[in-house]
Amino acid sequence: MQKYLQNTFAKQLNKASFAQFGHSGHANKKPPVRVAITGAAGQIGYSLIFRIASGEMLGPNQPVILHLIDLPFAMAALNGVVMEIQDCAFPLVKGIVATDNQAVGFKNVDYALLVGAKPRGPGMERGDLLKDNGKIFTETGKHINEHASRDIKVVVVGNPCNTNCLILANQIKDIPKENFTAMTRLDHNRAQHQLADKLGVHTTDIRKIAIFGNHSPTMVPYIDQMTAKNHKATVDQQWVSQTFIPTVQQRGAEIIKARKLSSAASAGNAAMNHITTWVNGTSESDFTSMAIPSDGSYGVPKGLIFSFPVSVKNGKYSIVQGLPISPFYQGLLDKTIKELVDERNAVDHLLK
Ligand SMILES: NC(=O)C1=CN([C@@H]2O[C@H](COP(=O)(O)OP(=O)(O)OC[C@H]3O[C@@H](n4cnc5c(N)ncnc54)[C@H](O)[C@@H]3O)[C@@H](O)[C@H]2O)C=CC1
Ligand SMILES: O=C([O-])CC(=O)C(=O)O
Repeated sequence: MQKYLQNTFAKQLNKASFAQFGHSGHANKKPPVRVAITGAAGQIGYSLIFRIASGEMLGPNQPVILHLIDLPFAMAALNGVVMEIQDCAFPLVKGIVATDNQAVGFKNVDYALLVGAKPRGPGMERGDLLKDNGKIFTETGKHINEHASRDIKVVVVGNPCNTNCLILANQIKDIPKENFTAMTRLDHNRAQHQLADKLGVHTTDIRKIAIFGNHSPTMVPYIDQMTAKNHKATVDQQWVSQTFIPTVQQRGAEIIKARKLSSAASAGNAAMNHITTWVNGTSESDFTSMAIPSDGSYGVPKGLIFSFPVSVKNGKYSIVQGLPISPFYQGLLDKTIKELVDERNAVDHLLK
C-alpha cells in the first residue's frame, strides 16, 4: 500500500491518492470519521496532523480517515507527510486521502480544519490578506457544499479567519450555517496564560473568560466574569487596559517578529481544542470562545462571523447571554464590530 501511495504521488500529482489500512489488536469499534485538513503541507498542518492521527482531537476510541488537501505544487511535500504518518503506525488511522482535488478531498468529510491560506509576513495586517484568501474560501465553500457530509463541522483557521468563514458560509446551501465557525481559541488560550501568570495559578484554573469579535488586533479579551480556582477573580484595570489586552491582541505579531514565521504549534493546538470542545462540550463552570454566525446578541449585526463566549452541549454551541458589558468593554466591542463590518463591505462582491 505504501508503494501504491508513493507511485501515485510520483506519477499523478494532480490526482488523489488513497490508502486504507487497518491495524490489529486495538479495541476501537466505532466507524472511522473523515477529517479534512487544508494547507496540509504547511507548517500548521505539520503540527496538527500527527496529533489528530494519535487521537488527541477526537479521543482514543475514534478511528479517523485523514483527508489531506493542498495545492498542486505542494504535493511532493505532502507525500513526505503521508510517508511520515505511515511510519508512525498510528492505530487510529484507517486511511489517508492526500489530494489537490477539493472534490475528492471533501468527499463525505465530517470535520474540516481549513488552514490552507497565505500566511501573514512581518509588517502585514490581516486585512492585507483579504483579497488573496477570499478567493480560496469561495472555492472551498462550493466543494464543501457539494461533497461533504451534511453534518460537517468546520473551523476556519486561515486568516482573516472570520471573514474567510463568512465568504465560505455564503456558498453553503443545505448545511446549517451554524456548522461554519472560525478560530479564536488561540486568542482565548493566550489570554488564559497571561491571566494565570498574573494571578500565580495554573492556566486550567482560569475560567469564564472569552474573546469577543474579530481574530485581529481589535479582538476583545473579556474578563469581567473571570474565576480563578472557582472563585471570582479580579486584576487591576490599568494592567488590563495597558498590558493584558494589548499583549493578547498583538501576540500573533509578536511571534512573527520572533520566529519570522507565524505561530504554528499553538495555532494547530487551538484548532484541535476548538473541535474537541465542540464535540465534547464545555463544563458547567466555564465557557469558551468560538467565532460563529451572529444572531444579533450583544448588539452584533446578524450574520457577521463574530467571536462570542459560548457554552457547548451535545455537539451544539450557544452564546452565553447576559454578561455585563461595561462602557470600557462596549467601546472595544464597537471597534471590533466596525472592523468586521468594514471587512464584510470589502468582500461584498464575494457575498452575492
Ligand atoms: N486563526 C488563527 O488564530 C491563526 C491563523 N493562522 C493562519 O493559518 C494559515 C496557514 O498558516 P501556516 O500553516 O503557517 O502557513 P503555510 O504557508 O506554512 O501553509 C499554508 C499551506 O496552505 C496551502 N494552501 C494555500 N492555498 C490553499 C488552498 N486553496 N487549498 C489548500 N491548500 C492551500 C499552501 O500550499 C501551504 O502548504 C495562514 O492564513 C495564517 O495566517 C495562523 C496562526 C493562527
Ligand atoms: O498573526 C498571524 O498572522 C497568525 C495569527 O493569526 C496568530 O498568531 O494569531
